[in-house]
Amino acid sequence: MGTALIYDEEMTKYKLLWVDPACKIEVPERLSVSYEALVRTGLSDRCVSVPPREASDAEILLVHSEEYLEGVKKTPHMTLEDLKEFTLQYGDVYFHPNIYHCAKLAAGSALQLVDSVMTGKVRNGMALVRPPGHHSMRSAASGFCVFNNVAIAARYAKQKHGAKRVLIVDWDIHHGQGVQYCFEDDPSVLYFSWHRYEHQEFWPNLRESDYDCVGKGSGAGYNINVPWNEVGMENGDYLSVFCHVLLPVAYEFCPDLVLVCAGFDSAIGDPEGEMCATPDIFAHLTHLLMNLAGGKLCAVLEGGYNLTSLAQSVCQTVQTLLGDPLPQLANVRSPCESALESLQCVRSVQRRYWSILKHAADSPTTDVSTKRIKLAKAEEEKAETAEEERGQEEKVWPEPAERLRPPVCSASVLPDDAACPDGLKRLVSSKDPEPLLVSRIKNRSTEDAGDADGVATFSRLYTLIEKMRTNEIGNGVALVPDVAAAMECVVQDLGSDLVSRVLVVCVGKEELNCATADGSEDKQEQKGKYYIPVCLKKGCADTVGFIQAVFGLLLPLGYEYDPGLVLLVRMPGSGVGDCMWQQLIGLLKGFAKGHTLVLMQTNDGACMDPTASALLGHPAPPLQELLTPLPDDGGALERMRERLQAHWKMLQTTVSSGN
Ligand SMILES: NCCCNCCCCCC(=O)CS
Ligand SMILES: [Zn+2]
Repeated sequence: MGTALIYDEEMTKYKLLWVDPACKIEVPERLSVSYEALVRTGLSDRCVSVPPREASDAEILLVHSEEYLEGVKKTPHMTLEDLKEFTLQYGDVYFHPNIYHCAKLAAGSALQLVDSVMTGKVRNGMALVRPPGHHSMRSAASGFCVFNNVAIAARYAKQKHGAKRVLIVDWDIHHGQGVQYCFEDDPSVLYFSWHRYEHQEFWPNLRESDYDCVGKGSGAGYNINVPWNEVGMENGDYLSVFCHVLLPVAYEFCPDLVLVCAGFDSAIGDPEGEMCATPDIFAHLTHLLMNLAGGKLCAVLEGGYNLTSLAQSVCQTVQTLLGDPLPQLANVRSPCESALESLQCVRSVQRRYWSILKHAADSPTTDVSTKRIKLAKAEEEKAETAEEERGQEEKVWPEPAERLRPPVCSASVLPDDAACPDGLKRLVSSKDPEPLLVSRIKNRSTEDAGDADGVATFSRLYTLIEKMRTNEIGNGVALVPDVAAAMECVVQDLGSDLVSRVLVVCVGKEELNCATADGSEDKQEQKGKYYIPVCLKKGCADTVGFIQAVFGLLLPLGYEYDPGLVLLVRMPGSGVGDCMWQQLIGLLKGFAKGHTLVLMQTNDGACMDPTASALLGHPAPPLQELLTPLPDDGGALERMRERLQAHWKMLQTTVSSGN
């Protein structure tokens, strides 16, 4: 299934008609440069073009009041003076004779997107719209927003398509207070937002944007605010919050639909956000949400005011929705102290609502005085930067790297009598393997692998890894007689001279000796750093433990390790279900530009089809809803994370005890 793209140049046909410094950044070019970038890169041609439509009164009234709608309806016929007058009743927003028309198209675009995804016409999609929506409230426009596009879409998805649980992820740099107010007492809509906050010093300066506002009544726990109390947040900060807060909760929530308030003022270069995350981060944020809700994801444009980073970020998002390989995120740095403080605060207040977080630490003891010192320091720094501001040079960042689809998406190495799943390209030994390789395989592996077809299998494995390195092949699966032997061979002979770092994910019970590439037994602490045995209660059927292990350990660590190849090994008798297995393959695509090699035992061929489906990029089926929190031993995982965070900074979820 494809990716929908909704855009109409009509939504560029309104602009600010008077002087207002707060609003001058919201220009029509935001939309046109984004769409033109999608055209220039050929991405728009690969999407299913879906036309926008005007939202009806009834649809707008799902969120807004009649008196508000009646007021906005009058704006097309207003004089300039009346428009100014009408605007004065709201904050940081402007009206124009054509903005009502565009606001109906913006909301209608979000609804078209929901229809396309919920009816299965497409898998996912993006709507390029203006005016944005997430600040507008029941009876008020705000922050360039007139109708709350995404809030209307969430209500619509429930009413028209029977969605029971809708997740809204708001990665715009502003707090979508309009969305929060709309759903704060509604447990069927989980709203997650991070936002520049600076201890309430940043717009919209609301007390209720802080981390302790978790929703009300039956909605308690279904509102998650992550305040950024400093500017300059980077990729590592964003990924930490996704891995340690949003994703575990999202998987526990198990939504039927994911809506994204896709604002890109959280990208580097944006005058509003003043953050430092690069446009390619949105490729990963999108990817990390794509295995929820069976892949049903609707991204709706909100903010984004640096025309360069906006266009790049839009392209990164759409390219991921299309299923292209993820870009390598080089040198992901550990989260900064301020981000860790926010992370710890959010996890500590949310833990009482989400069993996945129940082992989270208490809030940090930054007493008020510390915060006051911090604010005082921030004030004087701000004064300093004020004068240097005039000389403030433009932010620069590298153009995102090309993300080339390999000629072959998925390949297989199989015994001659095994059937090759649809869509996979079977690798056969083209020529005799190099004698050097044969000798290494012979003296390395067990006797059965040393015989003729063992050598053939290993030489095909070598070919497969070689073709992944050159990006001729994206990923692959091999059925081998002995996975343990094959794993050692790949890591020590094949992997090492083809890629510099191999992330080995071994699923199923097995005590592995973690000899390094050079064959030497690791020293004890090195072993501790690079060998992370995670034991799940009830084996691999333990969904809570699986989610905690994947999001609390594997993903953060993988982003920090930045491997050139991922080796996913399914030990015989692992007992891991197809669902989890497909989720794992889907999530691991985020590393090594999607170069994943799956090793399975020949007699484990039953799960070849789910494996092939995940390797080909089909969305993984949702994990079953976590109804009864299992007596999971999350404590063990938390203790392991605490031990490992000394080596792996991305595992941190609390401020360093030192400060
Ligand atoms: N009143 C002091 C000026 C502060 N600037 C306000 C700008 C609103 C931004 C809204 C936005 O970006 C939507 S995503
Ligand atoms: Zn914004």
